[in-house]
Amino acid sequence: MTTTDHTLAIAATGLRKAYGDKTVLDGIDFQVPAGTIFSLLGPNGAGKTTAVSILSTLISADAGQARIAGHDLTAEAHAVRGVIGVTGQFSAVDGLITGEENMLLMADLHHLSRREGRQVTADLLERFDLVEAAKKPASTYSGGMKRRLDIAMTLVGNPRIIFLDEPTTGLDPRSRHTMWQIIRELVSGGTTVFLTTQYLDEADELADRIAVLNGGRIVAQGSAAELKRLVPGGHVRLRFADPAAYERAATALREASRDDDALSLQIPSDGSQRELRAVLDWLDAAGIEADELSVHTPDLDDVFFALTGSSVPAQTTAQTADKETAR
Ligand SMILES: Nc1ncnc2c1ncn2[C@@H]1O[C@H](COP(=O)(O)OP(=O)(O)OP(=O)(O)O)[C@@H](O)[C@H]1O
Repeated sequence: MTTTDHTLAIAATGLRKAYGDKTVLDGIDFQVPAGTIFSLLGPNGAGKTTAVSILSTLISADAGQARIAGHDLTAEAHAVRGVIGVTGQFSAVDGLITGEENMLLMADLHHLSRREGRQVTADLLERFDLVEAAKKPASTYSGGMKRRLDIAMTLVGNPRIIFLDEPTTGLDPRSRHTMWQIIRELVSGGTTVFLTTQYLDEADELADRIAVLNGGRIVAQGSAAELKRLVPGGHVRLRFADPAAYERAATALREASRDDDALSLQIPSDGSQRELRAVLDWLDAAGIEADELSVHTPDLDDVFFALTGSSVPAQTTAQTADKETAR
C-alpha cells in the first residue's frame, strides 16, 4: 500500500476481543484512507458492532492497536472522541422531544453557543429534509426519518470520521436509497465513513474497500471488483432467435452449456475484454450472429457465499439488481 500514515483515517492491527471463552474478534487488521468509505461486511453476530464499539472507544480491545486520525485509540481516547461520530443500531434520538430539540441538545453537548447551535440545527434539518417535521415529537417519525435525524445529530459535532453501524437495517427501499445518497454526500465533503452492513448490495454500492468478517476474522478484503474476481461464476451468454443458428453455435462451441428452451448458450468467462473479444472473433469467423450477447460477472452474493459458507440474508438477494449487461 502506498498510502502514508497521515492519510489514513483508521489503521487497526491485531484487534482481538473475547467475551468469556467466546472469541468475537480474532485479530483483525485493516486500513481506511481518509475520505473513503470502508465497509465491514458480515452476517449477524460476526462481530461488526464489537469492532465499531472498540474503534469508537466505547469498549476496549483485549489486544491489538488502532489509530484514528493519527491518534492512538487507548492513549489518546479523548482526542479520538473529538474527531469521530457514531450512529449505532440503537438510536440516540429521544422520542419524547422534537427533532429540533434533539438537535439543540446535541449542540449543547458539543458546547456550541446558542446562536451557533440554532444555525447548525437549521442547516442540518434542511439538509436532511426534516424541516417540516422539526417541531413534531421524534416518536412520530418514520424509521427513515429517525435514521436521518440520528445522522444529523452525529454531524452537529462536525466529525471527520463517521461510524455507521448498519444504517439501513429495517428501512424500506426508498429510505435506503436516500441514506445511500446521504452517505455519498458526506464522503464527497471529505468525511471518512466506516460502515458496517450485512447487505452485499449496500457494500457494493458504496464502499471503496470491503472487508468480509466471518467467525471473528477478516476472510477477504478489497474493492467490490477485486472481491468478485475471487470467485468463479462469470460467463458470457449468447441468445439466438434462429434455432438453426443456435444449433450451429452449440455444436461448434463445445465448452458452452446449452439452454435449448431459451436458445441460449453460456460460456465461462472472466468478463475481461480479451475473453469477450475471443467470443466475438469466433462468432465472426463462423459467420454466426447471436441476437443478444450479455456478460454476467459474479456479484457479491457469490463472493459472500464462497467465503462465509453462509447463505445471504433474504432481503439482500431480493434487492440485488440483476447485474447482467446486455448489448
Ligand atoms: N457484552 C457482550 N457480552 C457477551 N457477548 C457479547 C457481548 N457483545 C456481543 N457479544 C457477542 O459477540 C458476538 C458478535 O456480536 P456483534 O454485535 O459484534 O455482531 P454483529 O456482527 O454486529 O451482529 P449483528 O449484525 O447481529 O448486529 C455475538 O455472538 C454476540 O452475542
